[in-house]
Amino acid sequence: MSEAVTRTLTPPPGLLGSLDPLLREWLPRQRWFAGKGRPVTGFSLVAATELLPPGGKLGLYHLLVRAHQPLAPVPGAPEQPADCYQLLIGEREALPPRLAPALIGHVAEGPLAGRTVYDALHDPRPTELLLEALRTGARIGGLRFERDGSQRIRSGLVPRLVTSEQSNSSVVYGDTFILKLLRRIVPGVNPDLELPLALAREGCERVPAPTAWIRAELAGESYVLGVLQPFVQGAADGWELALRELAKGEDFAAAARALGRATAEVHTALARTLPTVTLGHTQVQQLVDGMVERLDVAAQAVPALQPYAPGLRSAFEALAGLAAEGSTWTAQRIHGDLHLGQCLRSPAGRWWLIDFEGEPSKPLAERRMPQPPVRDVAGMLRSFDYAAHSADPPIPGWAESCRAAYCSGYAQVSGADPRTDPVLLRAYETDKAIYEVVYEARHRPDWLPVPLSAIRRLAADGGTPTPSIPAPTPASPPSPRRPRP
Ligand SMILES: Nc1ncnc2c1ncn2[C@@H]1O[C@H](COP(=O)(O)OP(=O)(O)O)[C@@H](O)[C@H]1O
Ligand SMILES: O=P(O)(O)O[C@H]1O[C@H](CO)[C@@H](O[C@H]2O[C@H](CO)[C@@H](O)[C@H](O)[C@H]2O)[C@H](O)[C@H]1O
Repeated sequence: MSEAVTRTLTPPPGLLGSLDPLLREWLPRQRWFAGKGRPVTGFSLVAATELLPPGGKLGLYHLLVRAHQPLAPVPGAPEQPADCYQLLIGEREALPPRLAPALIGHVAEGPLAGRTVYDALHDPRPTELLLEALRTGARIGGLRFERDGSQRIRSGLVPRLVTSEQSNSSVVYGDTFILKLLRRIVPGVNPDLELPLALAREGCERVPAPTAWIRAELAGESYVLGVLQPFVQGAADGWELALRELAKGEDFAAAARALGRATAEVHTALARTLPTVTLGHTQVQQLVDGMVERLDVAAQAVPALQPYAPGLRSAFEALAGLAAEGSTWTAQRIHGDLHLGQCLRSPAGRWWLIDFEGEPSKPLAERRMPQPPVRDVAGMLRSFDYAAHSADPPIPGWAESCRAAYCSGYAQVSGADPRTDPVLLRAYETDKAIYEVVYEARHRPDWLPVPLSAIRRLAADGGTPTPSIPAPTPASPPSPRRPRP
């Protein structure tokens, strides 16, 4: 183990105070900042570790900080703890031009007065240090770098920061590994590590197997801070591929069918290796209550939803009605935020599923609960619809053919065609479209018409759920009560 990785220092007292005014400006501008729209009024330090990159001249601090953002108090509701973020802060006298995009600011006072601070993930030396720590299984202060001993990590791989829009931040090492550093961190078992590890144990080869990971033990709680996994070289994500085919006027049905098969492989492996439960009337009613509550909150936040609320609610009530009549469903661990951008296709045409974090805005306990696998299917169906809306001119029937192909691919592997349970599918598609309306209103208002057009369809569907997906072929006979995967 190299000395550079094992030596640590206690960060200077007053460090966070000196960074405070700069972080208040910089943090809310980051794509991964979860508290958009509310001012940051201060920070508190959860943990700080000073790291020593080889070569000197560079200060480096690993910080876990809570960003305080006052919420309008809700009578009777528990006070929300402030979000905790992982930051890797570098400090230098001045930044070379190549690091200009990483600038956080110039420190006016305190222990770093006169220094320039920046997001050190843009800088090769700090990120080399992280890989070396993972390779050697280092412990640095409260940081634990752990690895799967069966996978080899070569030293000296050249790092580069992934610059695409992300909920977290990732660094690729020599096109061999990718390290995802989680930005908003929460204590507990993180599904982004838990599920890929479980799938690797099960021999499922649709998900890159975690090679190493970073954890912190703080006040008796464990936090996952990052995961290193093999990099799928030359891959394009499903969203890019779908848009490419649309631009050429090409059909995407064969790819969608293969993606349906890949999804079902992951679901069946998860159902084999992790607990499944049967959802009866009470549990389904709770699910439905959650969906209705999310609709109500969303309609408050985005008034454009309000005219459709009764129709959308009917999708949820139909599901509760089936449960009241005695229908049951199997729930299991699922991906939880599946869409085309979470699927990678290698140049050899193989589909991989990534990013098992679930919907980052939901509490960890909720994200880890077994759920009907149709929830992931509904996420993908929404994604084909999103892609189709990006085509100019639109290609009639493109989304419908992808949606049908995806479901039939899924049925080939799992033995259950999601279309044979239209009430469940419509409820989950509706829930997802409502989530998307809120997401787009908050992050990309120009995109709001995309989920809103699905909202109009889903609200009007009434007794004929998901009419836009052709019925399954006789090869996978409809059987509303057949067991789900
Ligand atoms: N194993 C991998 N191989 C190749 N590229 C990957 C891999 N994992 C992630 N990526 C790339 O990094 C991007 C972000 O990864 P993701 O896990 O979705 O992060 P986030 O949770 O921040 O959205 C993906 O869209 C993909 O382009
Ligand atoms: O950042 P994440 O990948 O965790 O997911 C969030 O951002 C996604 C957009 O980047 C958003 O997905 C929505 O837009 C996609 C097209 O950009 C589309 O394929 C998805 O179907 C649609 O839901 C996702 O909802 C959000 O959680």
